[in-house]
Amino acid sequence: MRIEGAVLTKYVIHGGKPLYGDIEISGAKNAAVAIIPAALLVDGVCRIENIPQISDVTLILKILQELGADVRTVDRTTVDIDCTRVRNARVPDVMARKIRASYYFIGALLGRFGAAQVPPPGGCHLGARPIDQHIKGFVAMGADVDVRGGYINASAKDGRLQGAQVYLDIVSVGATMNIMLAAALADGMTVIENAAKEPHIVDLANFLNSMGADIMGAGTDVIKIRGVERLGGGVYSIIPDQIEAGTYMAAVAAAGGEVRIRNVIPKHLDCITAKLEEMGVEITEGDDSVLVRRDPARRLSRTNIKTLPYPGFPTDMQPQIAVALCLAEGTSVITEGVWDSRYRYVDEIHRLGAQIQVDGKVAVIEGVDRLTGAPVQACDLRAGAAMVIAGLAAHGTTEVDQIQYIERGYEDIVRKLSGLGADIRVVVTPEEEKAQASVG
Ligand SMILES: CC(=O)N[C@H]1[C@@H](OP(=O)(O)OP(=O)(O)OC[C@H]2O[C@@H](n3ccc(=O)[nH]c3=O)[C@H](O)[C@@H]2O)O[C@H](CO)[C@@H](O)[C@@H]1O
Ligand SMILES: C=C(OP(=O)(O)O)C(=O)O
Repeated sequence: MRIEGAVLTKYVIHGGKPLYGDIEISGAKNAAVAIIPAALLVDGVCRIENIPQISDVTLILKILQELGADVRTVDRTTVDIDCTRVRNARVPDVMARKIRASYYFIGALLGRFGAAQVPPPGGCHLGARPIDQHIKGFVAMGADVDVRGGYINASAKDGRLQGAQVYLDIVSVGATMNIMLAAALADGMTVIENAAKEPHIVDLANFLNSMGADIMGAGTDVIKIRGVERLGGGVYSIIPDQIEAGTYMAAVAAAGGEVRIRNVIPKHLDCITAKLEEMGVEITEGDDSVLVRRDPARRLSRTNIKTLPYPGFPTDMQPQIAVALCLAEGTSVITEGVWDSRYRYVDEIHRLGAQIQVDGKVAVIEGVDRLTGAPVQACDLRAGAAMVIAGLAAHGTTEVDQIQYIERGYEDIVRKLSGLGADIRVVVTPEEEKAQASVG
């Protein structure tokens, strides 16, 4: 939502009410932010459907336009992208720094032009976020890569990358997808070993294959990409967002109620479903929906969770499930297996009366009977979603500040939750009021 002459400030939630109804899941953020830059590799028009309306996607589309792409909105969730006339391989600094996924422009531009200049990416602060494995892949394919003047400069020695064998030292989503992008038009076969297997990796491979690429094995830990001479245009629909769906499942677990979550691929949710069932949440799978039930009169059961690469429990669901566990009976232990520092939200959740002790990558949660509303901040995207869930479950009023983080990855979260009977609204502070407050 954008309001002329005003600033979006916070969500105000009057919580403690169970959620009932149906909710529709949008396209996957982490697939969309790779598939949109992948359009650079395509000679012709790509029609991309099921695009989520979130700020990371708006930014990725803006970067593409800055590079010279023709981007036309077909309807709310569909765009036509034509990159045929793009000649520029330098991504603007201020835009790229705001998001993680700007790193996909390195692979896509290298694949298209044999050269790329991209600032180091931004994204959520989760501890160190190096991109050495991406660079290792590009170098194996014959690129020179250096960092000068705040830019990552990459160029293929003879103007075109060569297929190569790349063993990833660590399972990395971004490196797997970036190397796939670089390899789609390379000369010869690239093999990625120890590849990540997330649903968005398969989605990117499916997108590229539907445009004429030759990629096998996506979704396993060995991906083979035989470079082709050209990719042509086509139509592709992005998969539903596994993490958005999981977030609403966790919201029902925490607040109670009965919600049908539509437009999902239930298989992608197995890792989340299994844990919620251990906690006493009832989940019934349909073809493209899940029905989530939690009796508000019964407490959740405790469990232990370790986040891992797919098909393990997703790190991007860790803060949201932690909030549900704050209300479970007994002691739960969470081990963060992907990021060094993904517990920055814990200080905020303490304000609502949660009891969590963090030691390095381990959080020990003593379940409490109830949370009580308080003012909190979203310190990153999923931490922000966790604060919303906490506000829905807590008795009283919770104000969630810094909601721009949440809007990076959740389309219309206020409207979607209101549709389930939640009392949540956006409070807007007009510019004049802000100015007066600061003078006072
Ligand atoms: C835009 C996007 O899709 N973001 C997701 C992506 O981030 P991102 O692609 O940044 O995450 P990675 O899978 O690459 O990172 C996994 C681990 O590998 C390490 N690593 C990664 C790359 C590298 O070159 N060197 C290295 O050491 C990281 O520090 C981290 O500990 O996957 C993460 C793990 O599922 C998710 O939390 C993010 O939501
Ligand atoms: C960490 C996330 O995103 P990003 O990598 O874009 O910061 C996320 O989606 O939870």
